Amino acid sequence: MNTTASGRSLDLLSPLPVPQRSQHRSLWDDIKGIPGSMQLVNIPRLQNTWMYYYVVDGVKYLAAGAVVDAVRRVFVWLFQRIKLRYSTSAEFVMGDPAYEWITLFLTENNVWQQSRDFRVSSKSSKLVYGVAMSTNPDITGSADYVPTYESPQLFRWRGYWVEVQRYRAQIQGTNGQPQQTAAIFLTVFTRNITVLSELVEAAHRGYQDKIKPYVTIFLADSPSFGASFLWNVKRKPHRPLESIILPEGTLDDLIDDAKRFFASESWYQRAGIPHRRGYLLHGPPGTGKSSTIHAVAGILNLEIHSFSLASTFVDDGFLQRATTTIPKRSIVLVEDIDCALPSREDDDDSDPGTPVRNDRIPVRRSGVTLSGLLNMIDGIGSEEGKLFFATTNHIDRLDPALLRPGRIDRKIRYTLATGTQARGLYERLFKDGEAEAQVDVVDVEVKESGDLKKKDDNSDQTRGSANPGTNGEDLAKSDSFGLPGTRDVSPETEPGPSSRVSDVKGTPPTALGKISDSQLADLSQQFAAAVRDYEFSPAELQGYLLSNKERPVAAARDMSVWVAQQRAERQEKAELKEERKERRRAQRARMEAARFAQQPPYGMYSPFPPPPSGMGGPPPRLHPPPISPPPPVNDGDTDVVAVATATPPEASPTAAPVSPPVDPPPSMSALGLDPPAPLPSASKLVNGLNANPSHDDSERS
Ligand SMILES: Nc1ncnc2c1ncn2[C@@H]1O[C@H](COP(=O)(O)OP(=O)(O)OP(=O)(O)O)[C@@H](O)[C@H]1O
Repeated sequence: MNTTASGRSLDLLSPLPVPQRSQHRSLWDDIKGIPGSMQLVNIPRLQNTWMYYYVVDGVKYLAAGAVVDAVRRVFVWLFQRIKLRYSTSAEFVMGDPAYEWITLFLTENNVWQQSRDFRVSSKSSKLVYGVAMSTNPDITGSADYVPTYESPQLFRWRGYWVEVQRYRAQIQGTNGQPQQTAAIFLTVFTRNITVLSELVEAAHRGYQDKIKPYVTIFLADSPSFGASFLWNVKRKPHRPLESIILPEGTLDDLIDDAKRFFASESWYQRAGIPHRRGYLLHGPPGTGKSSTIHAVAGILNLEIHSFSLASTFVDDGFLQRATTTIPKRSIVLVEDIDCALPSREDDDDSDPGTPVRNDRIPVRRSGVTLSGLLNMIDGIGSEEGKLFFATTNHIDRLDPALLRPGRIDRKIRYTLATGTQARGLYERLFKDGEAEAQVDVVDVEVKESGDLKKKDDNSDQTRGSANPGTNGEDLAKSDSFGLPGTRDVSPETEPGPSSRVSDVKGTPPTALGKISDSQLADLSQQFAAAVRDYEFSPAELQGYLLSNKERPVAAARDMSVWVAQQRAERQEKAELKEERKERRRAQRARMEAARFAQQPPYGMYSPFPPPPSGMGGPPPRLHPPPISPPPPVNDGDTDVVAVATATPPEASPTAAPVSPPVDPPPSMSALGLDPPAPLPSASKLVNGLNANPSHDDSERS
């Protein structure tokens, strides 16, 4: 028997009735009042308290949890060991070509059917491996449904279990912006490690079969991060070779050359020469350079990895990282390679005699340097059977170092269209086409239509006059399809800067049906005769033909009108350009004069140090004091070169008077001074000093 502090006795041995909640407080009060009461409390005495049950249950749960957790850990540990031992796994990082193979492989193997999570994007030229969610094309026609595999999926492949899971991550790009990236993890449950490589090879083969009708283009058009590289993948249908109209043999030569290159890999190895080949396609815009590269890629089944050096984030490091990720047997394409070099655009308008201004720093349009570009071409990443293609509109801007053999092995020149090319373009577009059933009204405005002479509806005469010096073929079959009275070209009826060239009067519907080969030949000849050689780019001719794609007869017939219109527009542009050049020249002259006036007077740039104080001051100023240069000419021409000088103050009664225009500096004799003796050249000075022993070192310094 024990006694509590309150004097109540505690019978620790006799069982207590199970206490009610209200009783609990008094019991606890009893216990806590005794110093060291926890030791005094007999555990059996608490057996019947409700706290006892809680404590016991808690301990039981704790123990059970610990056991379960231990078992789980053991299981995971075992599973990891087994997995490591009996499985092989691989990671495919987004942006790498292998990621595309595996994504397509998963789609083709219907792995997505087990997963229910998709990423939906509107259909575009971007390469995605969406799945057909419905057989109704109206439902899936406008969007791509790409399975995301966010949760692990198991599937069987050739009798092996394979687990797939995709992880997403956000990383910091080189430009500081967060970027989304992802990786797919594949685990094949087998000890045979060759199964994984077989799976990857099967994925690659499947990918190649699938994309055969397409050319895959990897574009480096977004900032990269770390050692990895993000390519934006697109695809384009193959460009048929015959759709590119170039001088005979150009394309065949190029393709033969590339094929021979791929066939001679061992020769390159034996000779110790890096296995790569460089081509430069140069010429005016719209002459077929990019189209050629796409056609070559399609024929040789190659992927294109393309850079645009004009992007601000592209620098030397970016190029290096990118080239190392390009797989073997691909095309490395650098479009507009002259962007990497300083632009001489500012000097384009200069007269040949215009002195080059020292302050005109060349404008670099890209973060890539010439040496960075050369390193990229020569680097390891560019070897291993890669075709290096570069295009430019300005071959004259390229450094000879870039063009040397080994970097650029072949240069192919593209020109504006010849008559033969114009015919080829016409025939390509209208072959097997239908001639229009009715000739439409020609309604074309020609400005400054001096090119055109008044003609009746004899269109071959019109052509002859509109295009003096054209291919010169007599095309008496202008209306070879029996279209009477379709032309009434009368530019002189409305003289002036803008005249309506022609109106068609009475256009009887004539059903012509399919164009025969001979008709096509006649029409194409008529079309080509309207243009001079090297006057328009194929892209321009194609643009005209496309706007008439349902009217082949009218397209051939009205070509001379279009040509006249283009010439008038060009003339107008040339005149505007000439005016602008004149303004620039005048402004430049004014700036030079202002600069000259600001220069220190003659004699200030003496090779000798100024004399010590007290031994005479600087020579007297012979020029008027420097004045503010004239403000830039604000003639609304945005191209005007900015003048980096202070703007003269507004004319106001309080403002300082504006300096008068600067005259050339007066000659010395005009000022009544003896002209100074010419300064000795530096070499003469040095020789003189050496020859004169009386000069000691301190003098020389
Ligand atoms: N020789 C050609 N034969 C057929 N089509 C051509 C030819 N040249 C240009 N085209 C057409 O003109 C368009 C532009 O061609 P492309 O992009 O290949 O020209 P480019 O020389 O690469 O121009 P840029 O220098 O501006 O990049 C394309 O649609 C192409 O079909």
